[in-house]
Amino acid sequence: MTLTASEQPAIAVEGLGVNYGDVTALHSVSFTINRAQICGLIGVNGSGKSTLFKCLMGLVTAQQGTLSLFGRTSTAARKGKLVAYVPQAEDVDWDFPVSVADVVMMGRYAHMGLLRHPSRTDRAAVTEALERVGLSELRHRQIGELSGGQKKRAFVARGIAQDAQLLLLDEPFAGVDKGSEATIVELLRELKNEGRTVLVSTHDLAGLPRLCDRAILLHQRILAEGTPDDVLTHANLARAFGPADTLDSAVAPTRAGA
Ligand SMILES: Nc1ncnc2c1ncn2[C@@H]1O[C@H](COP(=O)(O)OP(=O)(O)OP(=O)(O)O)[C@@H](O)[C@H]1O
Repeated sequence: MTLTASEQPAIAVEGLGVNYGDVTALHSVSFTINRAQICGLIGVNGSGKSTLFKCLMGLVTAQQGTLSLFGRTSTAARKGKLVAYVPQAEDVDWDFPVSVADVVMMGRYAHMGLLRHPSRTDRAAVTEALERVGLSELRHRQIGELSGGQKKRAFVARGIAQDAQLLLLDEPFAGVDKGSEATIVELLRELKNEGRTVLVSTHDLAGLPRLCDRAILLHQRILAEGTPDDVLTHANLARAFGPADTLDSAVAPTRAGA
């Protein structure tokens, strides 16, 4: 059966394999994420989460397998403004001399002509996105002068301004205080309710059921996927993270039954 464009899943990955020289980062990874879902991506450091995001963005080329975003290649999805990426903080040059509003305006570039002259619509989209993440008052600050949580919110605002249908967020809660975390969680829920799809990597296992409809547990290959309750079992987490007694502080007991 052939799916129409509007029926295509937000993400479809089949048999994805990535090696960096001798290091296998991803092996035979297959999954599908339907539209209007929030999916959490979890795994130990080095399990391949960032590599997966970079593949989805077309920044790293997989040696094996296929992927599509809304039935298109990642390049076509990027050109079509369908996908926005919030990278890990370490992957950003915070000394770059741009203001918070400039960073958010970058989300509008794909909507502009060659000269990149912002229209009234572009400026309105930036103002609205800054309001939604609570950064209106800091719009003229140099991006590097924001706190960790504020920087994350600025990048989420860039994705909102872009009007992307799919947001890929690599550890948006790392180094973020509870207030900023709550703001981001609330925002992601709103985006989902608008029909957008979110793939978010996180080390906050206890917060996963509150945030996500689905979860994927990665360790080069997929160890488990399903609802957060299906995935966050002691047996699965022990396979991914180590012995069960190291997990009790990370996962609420009610979530770690099996
Ligand atoms: N550019 C690179 N060159 C060589 N090896 C790399 C490169 N990028 C990542 N790796 C290796 O690939 C594996 C997966 O790394 P990746 O950054 O995707 O993991 P991760 O799950 O995002 O980790 P973290 O939770 O620490 O961010 C690791 O073994 C890492 O050392």
